[in-house]
Amino acid sequence: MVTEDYLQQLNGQQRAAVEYVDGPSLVIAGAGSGKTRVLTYKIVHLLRCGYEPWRILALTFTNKAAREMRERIEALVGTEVASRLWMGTFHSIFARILRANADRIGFKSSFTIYDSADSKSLVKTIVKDLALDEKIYKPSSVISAISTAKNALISPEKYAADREIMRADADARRPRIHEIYRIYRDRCFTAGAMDFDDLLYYTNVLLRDNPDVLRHYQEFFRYVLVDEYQDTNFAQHLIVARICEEHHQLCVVGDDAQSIYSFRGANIRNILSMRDTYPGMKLFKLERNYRSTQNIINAANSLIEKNTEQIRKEVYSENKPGDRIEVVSSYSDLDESAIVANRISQVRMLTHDSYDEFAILYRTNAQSRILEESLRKRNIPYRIYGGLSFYQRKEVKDAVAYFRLAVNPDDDEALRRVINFPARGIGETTVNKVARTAMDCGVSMMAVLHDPDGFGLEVHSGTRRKLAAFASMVDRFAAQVASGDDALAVASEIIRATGLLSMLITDRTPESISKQENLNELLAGVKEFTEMRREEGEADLGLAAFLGQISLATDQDSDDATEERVTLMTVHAAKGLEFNNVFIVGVEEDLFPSSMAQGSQSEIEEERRLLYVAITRARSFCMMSFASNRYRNGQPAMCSPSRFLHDIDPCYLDMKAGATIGAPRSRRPSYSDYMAAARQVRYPARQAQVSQPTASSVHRNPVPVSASAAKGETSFATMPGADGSRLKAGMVIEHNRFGRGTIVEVDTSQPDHRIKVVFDNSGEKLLLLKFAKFIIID
Ligand SMILES: Nc1ncnc2c1ncn2[C@@H]1O[C@H](COP(=O)(O)OP(=O)(O)OP(=O)(O)O)[C@@H](O)[C@H]1O
Ligand SMILES: [Mg+2]
Repeated sequence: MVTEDYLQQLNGQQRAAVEYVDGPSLVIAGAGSGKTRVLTYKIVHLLRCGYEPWRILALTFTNKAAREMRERIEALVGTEVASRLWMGTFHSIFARILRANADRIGFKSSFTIYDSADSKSLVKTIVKDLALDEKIYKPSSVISAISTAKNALISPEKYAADREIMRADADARRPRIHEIYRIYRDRCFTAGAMDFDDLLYYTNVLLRDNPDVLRHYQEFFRYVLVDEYQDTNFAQHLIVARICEEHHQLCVVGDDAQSIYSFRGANIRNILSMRDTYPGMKLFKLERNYRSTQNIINAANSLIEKNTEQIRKEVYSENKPGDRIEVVSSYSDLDESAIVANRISQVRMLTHDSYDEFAILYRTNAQSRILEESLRKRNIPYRIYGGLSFYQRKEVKDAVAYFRLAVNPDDDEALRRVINFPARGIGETTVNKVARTAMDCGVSMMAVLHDPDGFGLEVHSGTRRKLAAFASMVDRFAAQVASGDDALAVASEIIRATGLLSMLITDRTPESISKQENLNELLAGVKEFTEMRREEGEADLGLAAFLGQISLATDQDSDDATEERVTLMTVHAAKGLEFNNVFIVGVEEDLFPSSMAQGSQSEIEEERRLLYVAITRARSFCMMSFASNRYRNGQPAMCSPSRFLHDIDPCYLDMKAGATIGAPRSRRPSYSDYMAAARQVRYPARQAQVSQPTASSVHRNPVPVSASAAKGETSFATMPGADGSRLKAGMVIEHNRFGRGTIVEVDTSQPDHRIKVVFDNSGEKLLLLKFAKFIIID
C-alpha cells in the first residue's frame, strides 16, 4: 500500500518519534522542527504497520492544517486510504461523533450548528425577555462568560451553585448571567441547535454519561494523534484523555513556547502535565529547524529565553546563516505601511518570490486598514486571512451604512441594515411593512418614513414615532452633507449620534475592544482622507468622495482566489504556517505587548510567545517595524519600541537608519516595567551583551515597586487560562478589591484553579483564578 520509502524523508530524531508505536508519546519541540511532519508521517507509518485507516483519529487546530496533512498523506498512500482516516479539526470530528450518537443526549442527528451571529441574537432575545439592561448584559460579555463556563465543563446548574463565580458576577453587577446561561442552553436544546462550544461540551457529556459509547470509541480508535497540543483547552484535553484511557495509544505534538490561546481557555499545563496523566509516556525532542535561516532561529531563541515558564530546548538550523532581522522605525503608522509595501516590492524583485510568499503579521485586526490602503495604492494584491477585510467587518459595515444613508437616504439596503441598529425597538414586522409599502408605491423606504400617512403605512403610533425619530436623525446627517461639511465632520457626528461607538465602550471583552478599535480606525481613515485631499488642493472633501474611494476596497474581495497575493493576518492566525518573507508591524509598547496584557508576568510571557510565533513563520527574510506615532482608539498616540526588541540579542538584528530601540518615552513605570527590570537583574550576563547604546532606561534602572505604587499604576487582570501552576503559597498579591494579601494555599486539583489568600484588611478569601483580578507583588 505504502510505496515510497517515507522514512528516508525524516531525520534521526523525527524517525524515532514516527517509529515509536508501543505506547503514549509526546513530541515537544521548537517551531519549524517538523512536529506536524512527524504527525503526518506517523499516520503513514501506522498504516504501514497494519492499522486500519478508520481506526486512526488525527486532530488539528485549523482546517488548513487538516487539509495540508491530508494532501501529504494522499500523496504517500493514495486518496482512497487517506479519505477513510478520522482526520479534522476538533470541532468537525466531535460534530461527527455527536451526530452518530445524538439520541443519547436528546438531540436529533440533524442538529443545527449555530454560528456566532446566531448565538448573539439568541442571547439578545433572552436578555430582552428577562427585561434586563442590554448595556449591562452585553451579548458579547454574556457569550464570553457562557463560553468560558462551557470550556471548563461547568453546566448552568453548576454555575449557579458556584459561590465564587456567582460572587464574581455580582461584583461585575451581572448577577443573572447564570439564568441567561440556563435559558440559552434550554432554547438551543429546544431548537435542536449547538454552538461551537457545545460541540466540545456535549461530546464530554456523551462520553461521561454513556459508558457503552465511551467504550465503543476507546475500542474503535486504536491510535490518536493531536497537533498543536499546547493550545488545547480543558474540554478538548479531557475528551482526548477519555478516549485514550484504556489503550494509551496516542501521540501529541506541541511547543510550550507557542502557547498563545490562553484567553480562550487553552491551558499550557495540559501539555506540561501529559507525563503525569500517562506514566511511561515517551518524550521525543526535535532539535533541528528546517524552516528558517540560522539567524532567524537564533534571534527567536534569544527572545524566548527571556520567558521563565518554558521547557528549555535546543533548536538549531543548518540552513543558510541568512540575513539579520531588519528593524525599521518610522514616524507614523502611515509611513510604516508605505515602508512595508515598498520593501515587499524590493524583496520580490530580488528574490522573484511570488506574492504568496509574503506575509504581514500584526497584533490586532484594526491595524490592517492602513496596510490594505498602502498595498492597494501600489497595486500589490493581498488577502486577509482568517478574518474579514477591514471594510467587510460588521461594525465597519454598520457605520458605512449610515454614511451611505447620509449621502443617499434612498439607499434601501443601507437603511435595512441600520434601521434597528443600534436597537431602537423597530421590529422585523415593521421593517417588512415599510419595505412592502415602499415596493407597492414604487418609492424608497426612506420616502415612506417621511410620509407614512401619504403612503398608507399601517403601524401603531408608538412605532410611527420610532420610525420618525430614525428618519429625522438621518435627515440631520443628510443636511450636514448638503451644507458642505467635510467627510470627517459628518462621519464623527454619525458615530457619535447613532451611539455605535458608545454602546461598545463599557464592554471590555476582546471582541468589543477590537470593534471599538475598528470604528476608531475607520474615523482615522476618514481623517486621513480629508487631510490628504486638502493638502492636494482638492475641493471635494465630502463623505460621498470618501465612499467612492472605499467602494474600491470592498470590490477587491471578490477577486479571483487563485491569484497570488500577499497575506495579511494576525499573529494568532499564523500559527503553524510558513512564508519566505515575513513583516511584523507595530512592534511597540502597548500594542505588542498589548496594553490589555500587562497585568501580570504570565500575560507578558504569552505576548512574548506570540512574537516568537511571528518570527518563526519566516523562512529567509524577516522585518520588524515600529512607529513613533500611531492612531490608537481614534487618538494620535506617541509610541515607543516594544520591550521585546530588547530581548533579542542585537547581533541578530539589523537596525535600519534611524531605528533605535532606545529608552521608551518617559512614562510612569508600570508593573510590567518592574518585571522587566527584575528580569534584567536575573540575567546580568545578557545585560553585558546588550551593546546597543540605547538600551532601555527601565532595564538599566530597575524600578522598585511598592504595593501602593503598583496599585496606582497597574491594570489588574485575571490570570490567563486560569493557570495556577506558577502561584505558590507565600506569594504576596494585590487584589483589585481586597487589596494586599498573602497566598496561603494553591489548589490546582480541580479544573478551575483556586487560591486561598489572607488579605491584610479583608480576611481570608477563596478566589477562583479564572475570575480573580490581581497582580503578584512579591
Ligand atoms: N526532515 C526534513 N526534511 C526536509 N524538510 C523538513 C524535514 N522536517 C521538516 N521539514 C520542513 O520544515 C518545515 C517545518 O516543518 P513543520 O511545519 O512540520 O514544523 P512544526 O514543528 O510543525 O512547526 P510549527 O511549530 O511552526 O508548527 C516544513 O516545511 C517541513 O516540510
Ligand atoms: Mg506545526
